[in-house]
Amino acid sequence: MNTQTKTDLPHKAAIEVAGVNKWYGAFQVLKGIDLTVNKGERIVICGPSGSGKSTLIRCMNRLEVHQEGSIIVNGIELTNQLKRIDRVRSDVGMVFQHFNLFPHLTVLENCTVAQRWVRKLPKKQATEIAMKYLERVHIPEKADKYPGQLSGGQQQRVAIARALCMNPSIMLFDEPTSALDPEMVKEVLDTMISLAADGMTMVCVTHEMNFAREVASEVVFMDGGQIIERNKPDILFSAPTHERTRRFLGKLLH
Ligand SMILES: Nc1ncnc2c1ncn2[C@@H]1O[C@H](COP(=O)(O)OP(=O)(O)OP(=O)(O)O)[C@@H](O)[C@H]1O
Repeated sequence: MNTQTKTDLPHKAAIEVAGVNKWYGAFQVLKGIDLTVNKGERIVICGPSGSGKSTLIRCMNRLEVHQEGSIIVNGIELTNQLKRIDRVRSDVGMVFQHFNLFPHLTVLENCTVAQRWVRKLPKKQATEIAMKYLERVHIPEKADKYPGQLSGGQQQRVAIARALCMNPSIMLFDEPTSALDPEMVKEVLDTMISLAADGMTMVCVTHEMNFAREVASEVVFMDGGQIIERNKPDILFSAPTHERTRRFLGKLLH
């Protein structure tokens, strides 16, 4: 039985979220979310603490499970019946606020472990790919170090390299700079900017509004589990439609 629901049309959309509701117990965290992310788009999600941004992005690779509505990633619907969630996950790289590197593995091993176990690549090939992406994030010389020997910014760049090693077509970023000291934020944002320049489809939860201005094709504002508005950054920042967006951006931009 084919347990993967495919859309009939060739999908221009990388991610299609439609009518998604989610509850934590009695608390409804996502309320009727509709969000389409087309291939090559870079969506920045912003909004107040607790508005459901992380939950939404985590639903996009099924780290969290939605209860109603549908989420389709590259034509595959995320459901309980989906047997090969690892296939979806390897196509959707995720970078977290707190890096989530394996502390007992070297940088190189962090970048090869999933390639070997999920992609089943031989060690030599996995190592070549890992070194290519460590060069891409400008830290090949750290390959034999352990995460604890690196700065926060370097660890986050390893996390990005590790995700890229799986050859994802989509990258999800959940507040990738908010655990970093200010002087390290730029090196991580520069890496993300260079990925965007290469045409990577990206969904980023971040409060870095300069990044949003420079990189986002569209900015989504969430509040109270809902998408309040979505627009191109210059329009959303200069002329938000909703009072709630105005209030939030007013605090953030001034
Ligand atoms: N596992 C969980 N169980 C119960 N409630 C949760 C859980 N995870 C998140 N929540 C609640 O859901 C709401 C939304 O959380 P979420 O982390 O998605 O918000 P956010 O917009 O990303 O916030 P922040 O910017 O502070 O990270 C919050 O009220 C949070 O306390």
